[in-house]
Amino acid sequence: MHRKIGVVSRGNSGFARDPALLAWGMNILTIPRPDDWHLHLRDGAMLQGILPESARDFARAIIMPNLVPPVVTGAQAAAYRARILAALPEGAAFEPLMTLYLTETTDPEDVAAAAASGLIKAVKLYPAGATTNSDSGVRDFDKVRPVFEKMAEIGLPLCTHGEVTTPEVDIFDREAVFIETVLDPIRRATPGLRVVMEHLTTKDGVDYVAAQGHDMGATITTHHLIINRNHILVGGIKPHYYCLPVAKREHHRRALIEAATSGNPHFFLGTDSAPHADPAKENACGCAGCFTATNTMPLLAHIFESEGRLDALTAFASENGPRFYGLPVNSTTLSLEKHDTPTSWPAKIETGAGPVTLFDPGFPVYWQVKD
Ligand SMILES: NC(=O)N[C@@H](CC(=O)O)C(=O)O
Ligand SMILES: [Zn+2]
Ligand SMILES: [Zn+2]
Repeated sequence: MHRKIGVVSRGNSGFARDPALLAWGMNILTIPRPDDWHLHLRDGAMLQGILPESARDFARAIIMPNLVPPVVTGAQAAAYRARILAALPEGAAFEPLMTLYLTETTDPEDVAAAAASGLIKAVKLYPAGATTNSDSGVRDFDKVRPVFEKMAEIGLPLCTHGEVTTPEVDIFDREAVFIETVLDPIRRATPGLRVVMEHLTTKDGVDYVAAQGHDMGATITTHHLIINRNHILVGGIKPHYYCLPVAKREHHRRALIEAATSGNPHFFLGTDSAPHADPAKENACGCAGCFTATNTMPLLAHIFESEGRLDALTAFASENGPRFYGLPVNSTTLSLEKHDTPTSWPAKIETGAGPVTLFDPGFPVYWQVKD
């Protein structure tokens, strides 16, 4: 029997700070419906297969533009948005927030027009070669300066895949080096540019972002709160734990946990749920990306509860993101219920583009999204 004891209503995330309620065995948590501020939906049969996994729990998501070919122009973003809406399950209320993929030939006026019409909510910077489908990304940052200046003028956020691609830089150092040699110089050269450091993986990143003003934010993924680099490499290589930026040492994971559960408005949820069909991951040259759309909310409830910070889940998953993007917090809610037995999910989501293995946290999770 599950007793319904505590319900958080919109704008009130404080109830669980009362330790008495947790001690009582509170097992239902209701939060404003969360949003995903970094999501890969792909296209075609993959889109069709995985979109319901995000639309089930999330109200909105920032949609990554790294398709093949990438979503570069406003017209392409409008067409992609229409394909997403057409693939939504009947009755689903899910709003894709579109982005443009920044190239060295991006036209600042096209960006401004797409933003003014409300079509796009951000521009995405991929350093060329940094990650999946980033070949059309930026090599020479001076070439995109006019776009950055236009974005600063109109208040349009820049989302960054924050890793340098310099071959000499160790893959575990690429985020920290990006902050020092790319991100900070861009921000200094373009006052007022709003920037989101996507999928933070290091304490260096957490410390940098926390020290900035409100023109700087950062997303943190579900999987980076759970795995460190040992999970990928110890006891056999685990391709489904391989993503970029690659998970780092345990003390970096701890810094991410502290940031996510702090309530600090700089930090918000971006799952970076990035499906690849299994043959592309279980491969001698496997793709980067973890697929977490299906089980993110129960996993987060588990982590926040383990930290004694269930109360901070609202800020992280439902409030800080909209605040950064200047959007309202969702008026609908999502309830999570803690059960006595572990929740089970399918090991794989079957799609027309092949099976996609769901992220396995490696421990039992008792939280479940209530229908
Ligand atoms: N995160 C990943 O490992 N992969 C993402 C790209 C990205 O977000 O860098 C993907 O598109 O597969
Ligand atoms: Zn990325
Ligand atoms: Zn991503």
